[in-house]
Amino acid sequence: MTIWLEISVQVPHEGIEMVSYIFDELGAGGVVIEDPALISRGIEADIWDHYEFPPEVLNRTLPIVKAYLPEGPELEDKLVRLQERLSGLPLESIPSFETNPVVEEDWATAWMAYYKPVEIGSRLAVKPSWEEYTPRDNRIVLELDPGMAFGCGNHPTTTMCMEFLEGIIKGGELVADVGTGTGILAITSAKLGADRVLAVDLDSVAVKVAKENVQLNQVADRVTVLEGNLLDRATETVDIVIANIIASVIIVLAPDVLRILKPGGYLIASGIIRFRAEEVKEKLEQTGFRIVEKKEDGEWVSYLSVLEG
Ligand SMILES: C[S@@+](CC[C@H](N)C(=O)[O-])C[C@H]1O[C@@H](n2cnc3c(N)ncnc32)[C@H](O)[C@@H]1O
Repeated sequence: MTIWLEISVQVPHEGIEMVSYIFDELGAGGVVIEDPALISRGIEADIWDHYEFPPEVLNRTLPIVKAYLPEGPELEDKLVRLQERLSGLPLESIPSFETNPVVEEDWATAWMAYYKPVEIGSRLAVKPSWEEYTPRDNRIVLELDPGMAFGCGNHPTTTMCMEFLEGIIKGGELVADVGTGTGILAITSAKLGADRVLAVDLDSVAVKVAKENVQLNQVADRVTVLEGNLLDRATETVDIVIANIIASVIIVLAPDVLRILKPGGYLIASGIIRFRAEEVKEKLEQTGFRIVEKKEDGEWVSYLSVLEG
C-alpha cells in the first residue's frame, strides 16, 4: 500500500498559480485548491445546505493549495526544493507548508465527500455519479464522475459558464470547449441542444475522464473529446468558443479564436482572477470582441463576449 504525503500550502490568491506550478515541477500529479471564496458562496446557496465543510476549512481566510507526493527516497529532497521555491516567490510573506501522511486507500476516495448534487442557473443540475438526486422544475441533469479532472459544477468559474450557456444556446450550434476537464461544459452544451461539440484538453487524464463522462451522459454522438493544446485540434468554424482556464491562457488564446469563430459568435472566457479581469477585457476588445456580460463570484470573473461581424 503506497503512503502519500499530503502537502498543504496556504497562499494568497495571486500565489495559487505559482504554487500549483511548483508542485507540477516536483512531479505531483495534480493539485486540489480549497478556496474560501467558493465556500462562503456555497453556504449561502440553498442547494448547499447539506454540504458540510470541516471547521478548519470554514475558519480559514486564505486559499490552500494541496498536492500529494509518494513517500520514497526522493521525498526529502523534493521538500527542500519546495521550501526553496516558496521562499523565492514574489509574495508579501513566504508561504509555509504543512504535511500529513495518508494511505492510498483514503486518498483515492476522500475527495468524494466534497461533491454533492448542485443546481445551476434555472435549468441545470449536476450530480456526481454515486449520489442520488431527483430533479426539480424539469432541470437537465448532468451525471459526472470527476476522477482527477477539474469540473464537477462546484466551482464558480464553471457555474458562471454554465449560466452563460443556458442563456445563449438555442439549438443547433457548433461549439468548441477549450480546457474541457471533466467535459462538464461540453456536455452542458450538448444537453442544451448544441449540434456538435469539440472538447479539448492538454491533460491526458482529463481527456480520459471527459470521454467517460460523455459516454455516461449519452452524448457521444455529438461530443468529440481530443487531447490538444488550445485550439490546435479545431479545424471547423463554430458558433461558440468556451475557455474556462486562467487569465494568461485566455490572453494568448483570444487572437486564435478569430480563426474558428463565426462573426457574431460568442466567446465565453472564465477562470479569470479578479485582479487580471481588466487586462483580459482589454485584450478581448482589442482583438475584436464586444463584452456582452460580466459575471463575478468571489475572486472570479467570467466574460461573455461576441465577435463583432
Ligand atoms: C479550470 S479547468 C476547467 C475545466 C472545465 N472546463 C470546467 O469549466 O470546469 C481548466 C482545464 O484546462 C486545461 N488546460 C490548461 N491549459 C490548456 C491548454 N493550453 N490547452 C488545452 N487545455 C488546457 C487543464 O488541463 C484543465 O483541465
